[in-house]
Amino acid sequence: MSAGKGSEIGDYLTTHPKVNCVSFTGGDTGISICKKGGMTPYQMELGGKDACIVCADADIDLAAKNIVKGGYSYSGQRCTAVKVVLAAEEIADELVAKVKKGVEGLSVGMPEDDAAITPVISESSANFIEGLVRDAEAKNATFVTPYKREKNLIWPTLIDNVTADMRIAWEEPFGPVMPIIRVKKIQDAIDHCNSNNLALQGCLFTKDINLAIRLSDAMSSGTIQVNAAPARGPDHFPFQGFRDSGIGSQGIQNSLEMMVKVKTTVLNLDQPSYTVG
Ligand SMILES: NC(=O)C1=CN([C@@H]2O[C@H](COP(=O)(O)OP(=O)(O)OC[C@H]3O[C@@H](n4cnc5c(N)ncnc54)[C@H](OP(=O)(O)O)[C@@H]3O)[C@@H](O)[C@H]2O)C=CC1
Ligand SMILES: O=C(O)[C@H](O)COP(=O)(O)O
Repeated sequence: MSAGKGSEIGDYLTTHPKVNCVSFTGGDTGISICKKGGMTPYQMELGGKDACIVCADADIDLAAKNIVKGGYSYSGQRCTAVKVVLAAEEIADELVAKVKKGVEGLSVGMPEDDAAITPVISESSANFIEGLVRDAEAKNATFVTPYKREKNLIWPTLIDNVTADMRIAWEEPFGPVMPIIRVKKIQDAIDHCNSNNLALQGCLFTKDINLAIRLSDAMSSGTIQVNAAPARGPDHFPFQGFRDSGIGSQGIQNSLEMMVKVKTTVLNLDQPSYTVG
């Protein structure tokens, strides 16, 4: 065990010739670790812009409940948090109204007061989140709940009519701020999801099982939940991100396999042990 700040001892450890494998959980730091390293095997569990697609036939109450819980629990600071909602135009008004009601019911305060929304991890994180919010504001997004901040405490913010030119459509806030993009066609939602370099998890809401399977196949992300928010799941589930969201797969079996080097010895006897030919 070596203790110390990752930014100070990390490079030494991850490039050390005696280190046989590197398993890392975090954000873009993981990408720079891979770039600095050599032939060491990597398991990378990195950032996510986990998309939630809500189809026109979805159970809107269920979708809204999962967006609120999936997006705002731990103040949005989960790699698997819902980080962008792609809502079919036909149901968007109803969905936004229901999510708004849920968001307005979240208590805001300190962890010791058991508040649902608590300060984000650092001032720099709060500043980054504010940058995404101000960019959306400048580009005329609709603030369904107002943005409010006191030091690192950010009130749960719901932003509608987000468009592809806004940073928050693509970047991971890692805070209690949810963008909603309205889509004319479900294919637009798939295209948005698959155009992001982050592809950890995603979810979709529909009552049509055939559509669910088609869409989950089409969404290029490590895990897709149907009719529930994204989640890592129990430890025996495989857990992996595509593109910049990761390398390899975690989970009990997958992690063990990744950390074991396969070595083969072939015994060549002086006489064949069975008749050949
Ligand atoms: N896919 C997954 O399983 C998960 C991914 N995440 C993602 O993590 C991100 C949020 O976490 P955040 O802490 O900001 O991520 P960072 O990538 O900024 O930091 C993660 C860790 O890396 C350490 N670190 C910094 N430099 C190095 C280095 N050169 N070598 C090795 N380690 C280093 C840091 O240590 P120190 O601070 O001490 O310098 C920190 O503990 C989000 O993108 C989130 O989605 C979060 C949870 C799970
Ligand atoms: O802990 C983790 O690796 C991730 O944050 C995912 O966990 P969760 O989906 O159970 O929050």
